[in-house]
Amino acid sequence: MYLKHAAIIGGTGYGALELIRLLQNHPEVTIKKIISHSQEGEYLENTYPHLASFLEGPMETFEAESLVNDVDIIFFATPPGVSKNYIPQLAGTSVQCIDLSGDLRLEKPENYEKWYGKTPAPQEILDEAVYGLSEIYESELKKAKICSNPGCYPTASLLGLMPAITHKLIDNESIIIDGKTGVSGAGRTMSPMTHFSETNENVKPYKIGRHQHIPEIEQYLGKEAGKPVCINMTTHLLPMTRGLLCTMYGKLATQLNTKEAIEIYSEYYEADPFVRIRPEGTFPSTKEVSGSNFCDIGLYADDRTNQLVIVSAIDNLVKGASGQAIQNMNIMNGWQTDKGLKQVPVYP
Ligand SMILES: NC(=O)C1=CN([C@@H]2O[C@H](COP(=O)(O)OP(=O)(O)OC[C@H]3O[C@@H](n4cnc5c(N)ncnc54)[C@H](OP(=O)(O)O)[C@@H]3O)[C@@H](O)[C@H]2O)C=CC1
Ligand SMILES: CC(=O)N[C@@H](CCC(=O)OP(=O)(O)O)C(=O)O
Repeated sequence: MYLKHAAIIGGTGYGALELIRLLQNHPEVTIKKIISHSQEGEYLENTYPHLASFLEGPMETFEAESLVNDVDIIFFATPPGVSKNYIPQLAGTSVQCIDLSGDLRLEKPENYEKWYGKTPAPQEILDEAVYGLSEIYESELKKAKICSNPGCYPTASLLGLMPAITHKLIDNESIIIDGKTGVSGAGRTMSPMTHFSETNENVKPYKIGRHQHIPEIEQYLGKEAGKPVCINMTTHLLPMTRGLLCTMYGKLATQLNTKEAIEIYSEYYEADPFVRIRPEGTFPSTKEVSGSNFCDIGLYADDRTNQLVIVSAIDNLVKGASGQAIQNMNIMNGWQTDKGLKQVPVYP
């Protein structure tokens, strides 16, 4: 059987590591090239001994022509500001590109400039890229050649809020997102923010009012609502390696109890194997999705405060990044959405 060939750019980063781990179980794809801008010519197992025996050959440097000749799919697991320069070099070829960074997520170039502080990607690439929130944009993704994989907070938040927006359950002007994540969300590069002694036994708010995921969430909620949506989002760093949890609040716009909310959400995600709606009275935690591609959602309609409370949990590196990237690859290639992704969460 012909296996599709994949390349991963950003070889020594956490997103790449997770792609390598997950693709070992994929029956249709083999990893042909790992590209590293800092360790070209080195074997990945020298940095990550746990990968010894899983990969052949050393890491290489990015070269568009040889990638086009040798691979079918390229995953960009690079920091913002990189893929927007590389993807245009692959234009007009048959290679599928899946970008894990924020370079192609914002439709308006001025928004990227404002929130990322960088020059935006060429307009034609922005126009061609399809947003890879797999459950919501599956039909568009089936035809996509460039996929812009969502951010981790947007994945948890949008999956949690979309049914409420679609069914007009909450007032769009009242949305508050309280987000929490572990340190692997910041990538492998060391920084004072993720330093052990400053993270351990500590909970820290960060990027209040200036998080780059705010415009991404607003863009897609606005599309669904048919008018601009403005959210309040706070993000917190927790002393854990993996996991992301958003607790979201919206003022109820209709008479609704918890049981009814759960019914609406369960029906909305009926065909989606990775979104699990919790039964009444139970709420997800990060450990219950760790290492898996699940997004678990719990709901509570508070008749005392007239608020809908939505709790959404993912593994930031899996459903929040590499797992969803593979799910998007499956959709783009006409494979079953959960192919190679049926990992049971690692618990405890
Ligand atoms: N970590 C997470 O939970 C999530 C991450 N993302 C996004 O996915 C992308 C990858 O994240 P993550 O793997 O965590 O980040 P890391 O910082 O761990 O890895 C990124 C890798 O990209 C490569 N790189 C760095 N600078 C450059 C450059 N100038 N040119 C080319 N390559 C470069 C490096 O690998 P090498 O030197 O080997 O090339 C680096 O290790 C980022 O855009 C991130 O924002 C999205 C959702 C969740
Ligand atoms: C802890 C931490 O710093 N998390 C990162 C996660 C964002 C991310 O992974 O990047 P993208 O914008 O490409 O999605 C943050 O909050 O910015």
